[in-house]
Amino acid sequence: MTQHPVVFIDGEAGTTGLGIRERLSALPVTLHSIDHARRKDPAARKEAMAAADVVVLCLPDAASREAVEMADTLGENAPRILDASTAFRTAPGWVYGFPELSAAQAAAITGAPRVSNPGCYPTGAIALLRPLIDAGILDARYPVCINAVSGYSGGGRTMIEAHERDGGPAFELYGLGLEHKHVPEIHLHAGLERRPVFVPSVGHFPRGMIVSIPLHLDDLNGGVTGEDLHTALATRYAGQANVHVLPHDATLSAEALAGSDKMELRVHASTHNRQAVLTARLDNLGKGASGAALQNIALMLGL
Ligand SMILES: NC(=O)C1=CN([C@@H]2O[C@H](COP(=O)(O)OP(=O)(O)OC[C@H]3O[C@@H](n4cnc5c(N)ncnc54)[C@H](OP(=O)(O)O)[C@@H]3O)[C@@H](O)[C@H]2O)C=CC1
Ligand SMILES: CC(=O)N[C@@H](CCC(=O)OP(=O)(O)O)C(=O)O
Repeated sequence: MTQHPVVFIDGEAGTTGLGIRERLSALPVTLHSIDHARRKDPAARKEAMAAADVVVLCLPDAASREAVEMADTLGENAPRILDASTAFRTAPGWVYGFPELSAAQAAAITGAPRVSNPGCYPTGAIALLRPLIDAGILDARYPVCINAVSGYSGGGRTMIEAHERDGGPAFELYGLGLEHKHVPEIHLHAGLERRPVFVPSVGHFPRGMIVSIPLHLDDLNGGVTGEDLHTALATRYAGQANVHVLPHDATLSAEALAGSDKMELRVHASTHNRQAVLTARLDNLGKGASGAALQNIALMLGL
């Protein structure tokens, strides 16, 4: 009988963990689970790590850091790790798990012992910005502002319960201290030299996300048009199964991709006013979390 590679999800009962667990049935892997009552028991988790080829961490940041320390104590038997938290997304020695980031990224993920799964907002922002910076259209010093709205599942179990039990606010800006945990990740992996301004918000709908970035075309390099922006994105993502560059739309609903692992990118431009808005639409739990994790697990295991 063929032995399938073994995957252990630490935090399997959480929002992201459950999403990965559901999707794993699409891959030829064996899921190693621990009894729910022992899910926070260090001995049970260490034993499960030792038995796994890939451990997926779906934990809060501090618990992720502890889990990596625990895996390190296994020495030569330490499993490969995919971390879904924010803890290692800009850390040296970790490969950023966004396979569409550049031509070399999927191969880097395939060979990496430690991979960080991207954040939901950074997935949209980096997908829009990085190809334009790489192509020399957008200067890395451009003063980038990023607006975004997420479904409430982005806040994990606590926010889901607050919205489903108490009704939650219809729409709320947050992160107004301008210290959101995703900013360093966007700053680094988009290739920006200036720290971007990031204004996230959450709406009273379960899942879905739009990230939007306004641009003044006259401040870009060399008389750029909306069509040039579209072409640069379409060229970068040609042939990608999960990232699609589509024509502009007059309106965009944040929930349209709920339940999908795809992401849609658009350029909305006014030639007359020399302005553009770049948009990325995704499911925060799909391409923004568990869908991306599935892509990374498949790459890490060569499936
Ligand atoms: N929700 C989202 O849209 C996204 C989330 N992420 C990231 O994924 C990670 C998990 O988030 P999410 O799934 O939303 O959070 P949840 O709160 O839904 O789930 C976290 C899980 O981790 C468990 N847990 C907490 N501490 C420990 C510990 N010390 N040992 C073992 N298990 C523990 C929790 O158990 P219990 O509930 O019993 O305490 C829970 O099952 C976070 O780092 C988050 O930033 C990434 C992308 C998007
Ligand atoms: C609506 C909401 O609260 N969203 C979360 C982001 C989702 C998340 O936890 O992000 P990563 O794990 O991808 O970093 C937040 O802003 O903190």
